[in-house]
Amino acid sequence: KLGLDVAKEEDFSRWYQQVLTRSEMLDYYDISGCYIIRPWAYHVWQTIQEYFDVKIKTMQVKNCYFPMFVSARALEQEKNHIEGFAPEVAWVTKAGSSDLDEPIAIRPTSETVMYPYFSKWIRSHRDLPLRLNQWCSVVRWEFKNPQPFLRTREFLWQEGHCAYLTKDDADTETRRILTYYKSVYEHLLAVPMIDGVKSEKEKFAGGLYTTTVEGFIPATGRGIQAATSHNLGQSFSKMFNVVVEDPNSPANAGNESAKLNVWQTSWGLSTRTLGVMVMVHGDNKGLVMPPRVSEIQVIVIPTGLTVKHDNAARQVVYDACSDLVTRLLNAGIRAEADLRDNYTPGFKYNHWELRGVPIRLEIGPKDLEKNSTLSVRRDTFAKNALPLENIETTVADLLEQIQSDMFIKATRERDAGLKTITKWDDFITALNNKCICLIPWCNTTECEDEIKERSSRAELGDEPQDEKAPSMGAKSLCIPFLQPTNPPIEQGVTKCIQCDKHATVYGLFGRSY
Ligand SMILES: O=C(C[C@H]1NCCC[C@H]1O)Cn1cnc2c(c1=O)CCCC2
Ligand SMILES: [Mg+2]
Repeated sequence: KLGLDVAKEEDFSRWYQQVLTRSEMLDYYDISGCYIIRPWAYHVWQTIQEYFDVKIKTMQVKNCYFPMFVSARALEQEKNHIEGFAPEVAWVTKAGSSDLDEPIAIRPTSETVMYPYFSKWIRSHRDLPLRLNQWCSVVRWEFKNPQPFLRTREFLWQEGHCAYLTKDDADTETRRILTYYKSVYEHLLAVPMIDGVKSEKEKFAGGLYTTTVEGFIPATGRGIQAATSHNLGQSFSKMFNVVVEDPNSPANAGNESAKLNVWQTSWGLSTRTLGVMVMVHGDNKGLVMPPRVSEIQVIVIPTGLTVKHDNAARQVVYDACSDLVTRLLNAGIRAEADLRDNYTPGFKYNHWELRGVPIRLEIGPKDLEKNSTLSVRRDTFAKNALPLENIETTVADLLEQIQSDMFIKATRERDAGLKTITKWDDFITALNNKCICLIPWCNTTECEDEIKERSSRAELGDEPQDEKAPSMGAKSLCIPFLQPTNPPIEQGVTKCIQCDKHATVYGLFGRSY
């Protein structure tokens, strides 16, 4: 099919599915919740991998690979890590026609795979810090309705796992990783993020605290957890017996010195990144690719050729297209020419707009007479005749301009959906107007539960409802590091929006994925 036959604002989930399949980013698979990541999307993932790998290498993180299979014993080693998640774990129970003696789990995450070996390898404080990462896939047999890239039964990710001597080291590196996650989204994908700490209810149950970058999908008004970096504290090192002698404790009687459970972090970013990018930037012509991650940044298309032009004239134009591509490639710009002779220019324009290629350059006989090319930006459709002289610099600058304009536009749309609210009724209204909200909050779990309950549609009685408003209640997304100051929380004075106890923080709340 050529373009889309549904508008983003008309039926978002059908729009999303069509954009992904018709742009050839993804295809559906015959097992529910599983999808094929096609080259056009895979290039984005590889770009993210390369970028993030360089960042973590500045922290001396080493890449490695652990088996995907987890023994039942290892998996159940950490009770509360698993209890909430047990239904999501996929098990291998047979090989061929014979049953396995013991069922084997497929990793849903690798804490319980890795930490027995942390215990084996980390014997002395001199073995610290240990910083490992693996790029792999994990399986979680989710039962909520699957959503390509956002909620899939297998997904690609990286999971980092580190061990340190002190809490301070773990704190510092937990936050440093989060800055890298924020820059994957803001610098590469042109998507703004709010960074903060998860509530006690929403944090990773096994850990001390979870820091997070939270995105926003304006089309649905829902928040989305975009990546998390946890300070696990010492809970896993106690469970898996990862112990060193404390180098700072005075050796007491004999040469015994105090034992110290190491401080650990873990951090993850997945192919959910791709879904967020499509949802935020896509429009009714299809994908809009941020230039930094697009496999093709510039598509050159011959145009203006009619039956009046003989083969020689056509060849001149085709050669000019190829020459232009060569010049751009030599300048490090990912360019291609679409010289297919069985499609009209108009067909080609739609083809590449659907795929979100940032710049189209049209070249025809008239352009050549003026030694120029007509550029069309994918994000704004602005057209500009560009002199072929210095075209490399002009196009490079235009790509940068598009990258930055996309980020500015996405930030403006996110800010339009982000409300600072102090009254309960305004909170409900904002949620139903597809916004997420910063609200003064007492930061207690029971209040958080109340907020979710009271903001779910069932609870809203006869309030005028957008019939498509999701019935789900508002969850706490994070407690932003950057706290609103207008109005500021006055400790001991400002009231929690829900329970009238004293508010201690502004919480970011919203319906979410
Ligand atoms: O995966 C994490 C924590 C951590 N894992 C490593 C990367 C960072 C961070 O996500 C939390 N978690 C989520 N989901 C599941 C589990 C789980 O531990 C375990 C069982 C199946 C489902
Ligand atoms: Mg989950």
